[in-house]
Parts: sequence; C-alpha cells; structure tokens
Amino acid sequence: MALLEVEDLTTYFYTEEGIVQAVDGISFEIERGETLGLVGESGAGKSVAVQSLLGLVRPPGHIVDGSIRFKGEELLDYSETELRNQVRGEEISFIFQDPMSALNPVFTVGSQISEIIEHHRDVTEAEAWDRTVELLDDVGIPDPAERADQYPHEFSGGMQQRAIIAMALSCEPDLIIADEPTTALDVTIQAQILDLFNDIQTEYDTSMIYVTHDLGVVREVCDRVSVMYLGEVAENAPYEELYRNPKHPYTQALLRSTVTADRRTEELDPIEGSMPSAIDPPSGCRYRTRCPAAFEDCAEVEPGSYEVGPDHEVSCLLYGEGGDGDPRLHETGGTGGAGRRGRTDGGLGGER
Ligand SMILES: Nc1ncnc2c1ncn2[C@@H]1O[C@H](COP(=O)(O)OP(=O)(O)OP(=O)(O)O)[C@@H](O)[C@H]1O
Ligand code: NI
Repeated sequence: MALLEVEDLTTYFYTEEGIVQAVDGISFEIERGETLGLVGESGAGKSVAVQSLLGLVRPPGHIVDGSIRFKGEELLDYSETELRNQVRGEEISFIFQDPMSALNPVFTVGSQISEIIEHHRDVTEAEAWDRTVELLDDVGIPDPAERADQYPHEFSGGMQQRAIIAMALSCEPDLIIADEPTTALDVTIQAQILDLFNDIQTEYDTSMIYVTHDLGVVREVCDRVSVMYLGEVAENAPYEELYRNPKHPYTQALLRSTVTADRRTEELDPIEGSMPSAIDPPSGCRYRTRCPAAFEDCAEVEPGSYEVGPDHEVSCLLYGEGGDGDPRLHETGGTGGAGRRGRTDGGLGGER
C-alpha cells in the first residue's frame, strides 16, 4: 500500500464569475520515503491540490469529488478538528513559501519548536528543548543552542526557512508537503535549502510532496514527477524517465523552457501563449489551444491516462488507443474519418 493515494481529486471554487475548476480529477501515489514533484505553470492548481490534502481549502472552494487515502485511511472522512489534531503536524507537515507565515514573531524560534514537540510527544520540557537544539543543528543552523533563544526577525530568510523545516521535522512526520519553499529566497540560498531537503530525505526517510514551477528544481530533490496543467495531471513518471523521455507536448515544452544540465539560459525556449481560464477551460484536451501537435480529436475527446512505459502515464490523445505519439500521423486528420488513427498491428510506443 502506498503512503498516500490520491484518486480523482476535484476541487472547485464557486465564485460570482463562475466555477473555477482549479483541480479537476487528479490522481497520484506516493510511496514511503519517496519525493513527488508537483510541477506546472502558475495557476495549474498545484497549491489548491496540496491544500486539499489537508483540508486547507476555504470557501468558496470545496472538494467536490475524489479520494485521499493516507496509510489506507480516507482523509475526506475526517472532520476539520480531526485533521488538525491528528494528521496535520503529527503525520503530515506543511512548509509554505513564506517562512514568516509559519513563525510567530513574538516567541523565540526555539520555544515554538519545543512547544510542538511537547504537545505531540511524551517528553519533559528539558528533553523537548534538547531535541529542538538538535533539530536546529540538523537543519544546518550554526550555534543552535544560542540561536534557539532568538526571535524569528533575528534570522535571515534562509535561516527562517531552515527553522521552519526543523519545525516540520519536529514530530517526525511521515509526509512533508512543501509548496514552493525556496521561491522567496535568493538563488544561492535556494541551492542550499535544496541540499538540505536532500539530506533530510536521507536522514529521516520522510516522504515529500514538493511543489514548484521549476523542473530544474525537481531534478535536485524528486524521485517522481506529476506535471499539472489547468487542474489536470498531464504526465506522471519517475524524474529520469520524464527528463529523458517526455511524452506529453506540454512536458516537452516545459523542459525546453527549463535550465538543465545540457540547456543554458540562452537556449531556453519559453512556452508560447498563456494558460486559459480555469472557469471555462477548453473542451477535450485542456492543453490543445497551445499545443503544436493538436489534431481534430483533441477538441472533442477528453484524453484518458495512457501507460507509455513502466510507471509512466501520459494524458494525451497522441498516445491513446492505437497512437504511437507521432503527431505527423494526425496532421491530416488521420485515416479513421474522425481523425483517430486505426490500431496498428501493435507493439509501438503508445500501446498498453
Ligand atoms: N480562493 C480562490 N478563489 C477562486 N479561485 C481560486 C482561489 N484560489 C485559487 N484559485 C484558482 O485556482 C486555480 C489554481 O490555483 P493554484 O494557486 O493552485 O495554482 P498554482 O499551480 O499553485 O500556481 P502558482 O505557481 O502561481 O502558485 C487558479 O485558476 C486560481 O485562480
Ligand atoms: Ni501555488
């Protein structure tokens, strides 16, 4: 059993302008010790997706469908209070983009962390304090014993984020969810925090969901990646596989727009156009309005999730029944009249 199994999660916002289909039927799984990257452009639904997992979506937002099984238990059956007391902080920790939103300015950093430890564990105040200093040391804060007595504003941005990570680790959670945790930091500090996430993974063996718009960052920390586009998962694969063998035209475009080991800034090719509104998303495939490989069917048929390799799924009609991912075959609308190519005698890339 996977640690977390998300199936068909659907979260809408009922606004005066219309229904925002922020997250529309996404599925993914996380094994113990595994880090999943949730990647996509701004507005793809990444934050709403992870907030949904912990009941943090506020009206007019509602989870309207789906299932979130954590260690086999359905989190959607939990009350707000149960989620807050039993799951959040104890089994699942959340790290936000802005460290100051999680730190209370009027208490010392150490007291905030040891309070959490005392609350969740059967320890004395002194033991909790020792553990706090140990944690601050673990996350790379120098002179942790002195630092523990300081207030958040005495910490730099990078040190604050380290303190937040210490706080997230304080209850030894099974899962840490980090939503763009390095975006507010400058590049050098970002790299250090990414290293820290890697060390934590090794040392604590915690599972993690890492939300970012940057596929380059994903490479640093993630085992698997789910690429999101306009509320849906476009592609799901282990990082190396996704990187070497991207199937969805959106993933391919995203990779071409990302600095990687073999692509420098000058060679970047930004994705054209912008993401349509989630209120009235395009019919069929939501990416089709920007997709260079789109063909007739894409406007009418909603792509399913097609298996294109071990542990590798893609939601694109090019890989649907009989498709082999070659857009040229679809250029003229194909041979099937409706634009779908007939089944070949099998075995090509797109076959199940
Ligand atoms: N409170 C809200 N009311 C209405 N719509 C919302 C609300 N919060 C989010 N949305 C919409 O939900 C969609 C998904 O937003 P979300 O913040 O999850 O995107 P994201 O992928 O996290 O983007 P970013 O990279 O900018 O953080 C967007 O269309 C956004 O406008
Ligand atoms: Ni976000």
